[in-house]
Amino acid sequence: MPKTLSARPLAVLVGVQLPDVSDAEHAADLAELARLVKTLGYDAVATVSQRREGLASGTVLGTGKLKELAQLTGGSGVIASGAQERTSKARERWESADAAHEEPGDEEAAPPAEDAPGEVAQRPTIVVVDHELSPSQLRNLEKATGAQVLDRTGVIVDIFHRHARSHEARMQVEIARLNYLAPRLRESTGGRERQQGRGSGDSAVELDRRKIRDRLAELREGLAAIQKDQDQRRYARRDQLRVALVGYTNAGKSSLMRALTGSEVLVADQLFATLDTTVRALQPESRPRVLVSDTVGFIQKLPHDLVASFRSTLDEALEASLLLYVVDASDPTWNTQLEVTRTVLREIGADAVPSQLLFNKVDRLDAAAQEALRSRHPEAMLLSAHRPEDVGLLRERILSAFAASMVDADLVIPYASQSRISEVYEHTTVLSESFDESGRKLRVRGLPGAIARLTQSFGA
Ligand SMILES: Nc1nc2c(ncn2[C@@H]2O[C@H](COP(=O)(O)OP(=O)(O)OP(=O)(O)O)[C@@H](O)[C@H]2O)c(=O)[nH]1
Ligand SMILES: [Mg+2]
Repeated sequence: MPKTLSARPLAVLVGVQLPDVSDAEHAADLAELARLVKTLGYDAVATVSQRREGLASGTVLGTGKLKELAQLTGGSGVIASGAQERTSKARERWESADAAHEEPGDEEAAPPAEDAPGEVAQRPTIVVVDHELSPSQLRNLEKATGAQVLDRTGVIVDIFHRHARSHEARMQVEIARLNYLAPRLRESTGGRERQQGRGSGDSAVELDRRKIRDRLAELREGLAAIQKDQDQRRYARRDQLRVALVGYTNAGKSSLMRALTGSEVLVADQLFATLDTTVRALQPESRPRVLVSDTVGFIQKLPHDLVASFRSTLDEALEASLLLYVVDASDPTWNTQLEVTRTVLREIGADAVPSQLLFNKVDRLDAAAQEALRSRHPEAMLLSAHRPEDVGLLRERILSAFAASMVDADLVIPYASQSRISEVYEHTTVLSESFDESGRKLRVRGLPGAIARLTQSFGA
């Protein structure tokens, strides 16, 4: 990490507004990038934004904007190797029209560099681009700005890397990270890591790539072993009542998990605080018992590798009999966030699971805003994870959703099997009981699968 004077390194955000992206969407994307960067421990002090028709150019930004960016970071503004981007007359006109469009106030933060007397100015040392960059774009931008350049995917991968706690999550993140780094390593032979004197030439790159391949194979093997273990645990839970909290990152899933189950899962005002799935019983415990899962949050433009490596987390959602879609109703972009959640769940085939929409954080909304939500989404529940009475209502809603899918049945527990009677109580509600010579006769209510398994297990 680059050395800076303040405890928190400074970063410049870079965004390109494509023709199909509205001003509001573009602003929201950049605001989200600022939060991601903050979660990573940097302060975003300036934004350089440009309207362009595409992201294909060698430096992402046009020549003028690149100079502007380089002024902020103290770089040359040009790609030294002479691979400077050619600019057509038409594009120049488009770019200057763009500059006029953005003024005033396009750059939110102070221009950095007018040195106060007696002070050393602190320049941003990191440039964060809100799009996935090709390895050569990354290299070109580093040359022109003299700063470290990260793209959106790199930021998310780094956050995951820092927040992963369990053995499994750490392995998943390392796989995603190596997959992200490998192609960049391949194409950046002339880049940063080579210049820093770690040897040179293709043989070194080859060696690094082989090491990465070996490590990836090792990780996949380790992960497969853990997942086999988990599959068994999941199998044991197969006919229990399961609900999963799903939704955009920071929506309040873990807060609801805590409130519903009395567990101590991590709650934090950060993006991607949770990377591990936690499963706990609903409290006060119901009969049959209901298991609640907290899951990793979603985000726009979630890198595909990351989605794939968190597959097992998402499988948790697939197996639930009820999905609670948690939405931060106090976020102006909640609509887009809900759309992202729906899209990811559709992609993994979880859109067929019955669901309940939850508008969380309504304690931050005034009465009018709450009324507007209610009339627009009569099927949704409005609540605050911080209000116990709301959480109590949610618990009831969960229990009544399950009640609808339960059936009544008779079970006979032979006297020889009395010691296992607790299994029945765990998986069903016992409505009545009587005794005769064959054993204890129970009238129970539960999920069809659970009743079938109990019937078989007690040999009725
Ligand atoms: N005002 C208010 N704040 C809330 C509410 N629910 C959660 N929060 C806050 O929102 C922030 C995020 O909450 P979390 O429960 O960690 O969110 P999450 O969905 O688990 O987020 P990730 O794990 O990062 O995906 C925390 O600062 C919470 O205290 C609520 O109902 N009202
Ligand atoms: Mg969480």
